[in-house]
Amino acid sequence: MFNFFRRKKTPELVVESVNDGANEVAEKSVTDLAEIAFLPTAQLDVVELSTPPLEEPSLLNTVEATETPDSVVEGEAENPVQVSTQEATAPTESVGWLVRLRQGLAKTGTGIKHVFIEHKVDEALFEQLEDALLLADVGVNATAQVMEKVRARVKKERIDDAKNVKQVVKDVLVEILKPLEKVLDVDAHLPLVLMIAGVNGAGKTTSIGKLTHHLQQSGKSIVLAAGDTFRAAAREQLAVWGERNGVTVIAQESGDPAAVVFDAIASAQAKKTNVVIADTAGRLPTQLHLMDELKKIKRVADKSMAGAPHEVILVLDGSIGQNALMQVKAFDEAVGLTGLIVTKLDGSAKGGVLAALAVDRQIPVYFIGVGEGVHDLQTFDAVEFVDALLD
Ligand SMILES: Nc1nc2c(ncn2[C@@H]2O[C@H](COP(=O)(O)OP(=O)(O)OP(=O)(O)O)[C@@H](O)[C@H]2O)c(=O)[nH]1
Repeated sequence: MFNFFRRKKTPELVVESVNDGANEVAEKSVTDLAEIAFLPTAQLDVVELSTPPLEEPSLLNTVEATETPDSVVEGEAENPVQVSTQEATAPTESVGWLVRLRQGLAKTGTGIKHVFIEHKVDEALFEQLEDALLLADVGVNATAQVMEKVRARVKKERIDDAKNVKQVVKDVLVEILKPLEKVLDVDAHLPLVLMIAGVNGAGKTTSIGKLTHHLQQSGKSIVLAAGDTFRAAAREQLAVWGERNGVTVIAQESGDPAAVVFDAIASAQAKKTNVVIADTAGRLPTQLHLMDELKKIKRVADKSMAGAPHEVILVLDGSIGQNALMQVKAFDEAVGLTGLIVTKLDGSAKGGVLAALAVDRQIPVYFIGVGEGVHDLQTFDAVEFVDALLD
């Protein structure tokens, strides 16, 4: 982070500090800011923003986290935040997301597609189809549902060509997946507060970066809350995405993610920012104290703005197969999920798990991740998905 300070020409700096619940905005000089930044135990940090971020004079916002109403469950960071862009991986540009999705899902769909090659319509075909669906991680319940519907339609329509059965399978999968389609209503609140959760490495931070870009494309202003206060690298990673997109990232060095989120919401309210996206540390549903922490972040967000967070989104690694069901259930029961982002579908042999999710627990899939680049986030479209899977 300090590298940010040094690199930028900041003729005017605004330092915001929120202390003991009271918001204060004070103007400070570059020297003042440097002093704050280099304090060995400086409490809060930074971050950076403004569009465009680099060349133009920018407002550098430092937000000091507020004491939150409840004590923090986990984690006291020992070192000051050092948000640096140097070690973080630069996101790559994306080309042809549909191609990536097709390539990724080809691994999932190959087995299913093979069922329809030179095969007459008989019990053997249905058995092979059932096996292929299970291997593609469609899951037992969803597979049973697909098979029942396919059998019924094939019988009713007297289909005797395997190629036409494939179309029936596609139709049935679309029917099952369709309820997962939902558009994120960004204008529902000002600001709209999104809390992002998930297990370690699911793709939360990367998805936040992509989502920020996506929302900016439709003219929305965004503030990011670096609620992963456990891993310094996570803050740095978020700062890279913030810098790349030219948006504010509010971070804190200590272990109070709820305070960071609280302040990010307060800042967004003051500035009429459209969207707050709160990153959170990765956690396993079995780590109950960390799940409690997530609940606390949610409670504190509501104290900052009644009704927030308006969306609680689980980022789900699409390559983990049936484990996804367990994750969705556990996070949903703990914090009440309103949506999913399913990542890594560009390289997964287990994309069928979306059908399993649709049957098990119909939580909308707002977006799918099809790569590591900034453009590799797409709204979920059932027809597109099934085409990519089976064509
Ligand atoms: N291929 C591919 N890789 C992805 C996608 N989304 C994220 N990744 C990669 O997955 C890895 C983990 O992503 P992160 O965003 O750091 O995951 P995280 O959930 O924030 O991780 P923690 O902070 O450790 O909990 C990184 O290497 C990302 O580039 C995707 O849609 N496709």
